Amino acid sequence: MSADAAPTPPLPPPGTALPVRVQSLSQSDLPAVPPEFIQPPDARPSPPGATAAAIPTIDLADGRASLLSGIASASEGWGAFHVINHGVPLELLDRTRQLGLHFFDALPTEEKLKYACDPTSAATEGYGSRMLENDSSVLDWRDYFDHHTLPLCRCRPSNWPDSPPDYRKVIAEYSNEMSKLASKLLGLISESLGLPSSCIEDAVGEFYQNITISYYPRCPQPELTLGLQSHSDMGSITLLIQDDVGGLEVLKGDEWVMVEPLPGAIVVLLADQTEILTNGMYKSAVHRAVTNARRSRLSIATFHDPSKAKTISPIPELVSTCRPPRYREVVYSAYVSSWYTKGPDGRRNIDALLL
Ligand SMILES: O=C(O)CCC(=O)C(=O)O
Ligand SMILES: [Fe+2]
Repeated sequence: MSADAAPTPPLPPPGTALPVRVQSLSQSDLPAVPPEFIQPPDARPSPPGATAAAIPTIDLADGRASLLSGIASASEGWGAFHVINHGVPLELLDRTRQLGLHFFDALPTEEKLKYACDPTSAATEGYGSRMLENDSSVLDWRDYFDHHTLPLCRCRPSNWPDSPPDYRKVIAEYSNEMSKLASKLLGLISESLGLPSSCIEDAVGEFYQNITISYYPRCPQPELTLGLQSHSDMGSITLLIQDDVGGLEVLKGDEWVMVEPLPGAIVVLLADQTEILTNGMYKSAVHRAVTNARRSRLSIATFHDPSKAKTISPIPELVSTCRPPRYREVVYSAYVSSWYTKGPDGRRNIDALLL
């Protein structure tokens, strides 16, 4: 049994903001999930084994021509791919996962709640469970710890756990490696469109980077719930690692495809601002996380977003008379606030900008 076996707090009525966490519910061995977590029938996970499809794998050690054509076809067809030979030390990936697991599995609830994020405002740093301000949405079967890491002026390691003693140092190192890889990938993505390599990164500007460790406790009724509801990420590019449990799914056409864990690989998810910048040539990946009854699951998503003041619109080189602009220009802060107040609501947020 883990150290985190405190008595289960009751679930608060919708609309109140008590620091309940899904892990405490899971540990109370409920026979059924509380109604707040039950998805409507059309949003529930599909029965396992429905498809043999898999997201593409991009090998950064490949020759330039095949690398660029692989990135182009993965970004057009999926908006998601595994990347291997990425240059990030595998020990760093493992250590970061271990630290996440230590926080969720080894620290007592009272210790974790010292880092609770502010439940009354969206996207604050720390330990939380509820993603949206919109209390009427079905709850995700997930707890998380969000770190604000870049730019350095918003990075406050004193808000992060201080145990194990290397926690803050490892997160800082991980942030640095992810930011380097995100730049490299945005460069390759630009080149794969025939653009100068700095083109997308220049349009995104300085990265606003968040690292979110998600913990999906064992769930008594995985067929009725989602660990994380269907959504696409808001920023430019997300780099995600997971453990060996599996649960991330990407939407391909109208089919959910499981992203089977690939040891040492990093999952790349193109996000909404990249779809806008590429004028829809490359897709932002719609994805979700499913849960299971046997094992808890951990994933670490590193988001790279524009600054709130940045205006995003299709890159002029990708607009022509035969390819008119598909999206309205948007100030990133407006995009973010509409996401947090409305939520994905079963459709892509980006569709609101379609011309
Ligand atoms: O846990 C996962 O695999 C997905 C996480 C995710 O999509 C997110 O945090 O935005
Ligand atoms: Fe996501």
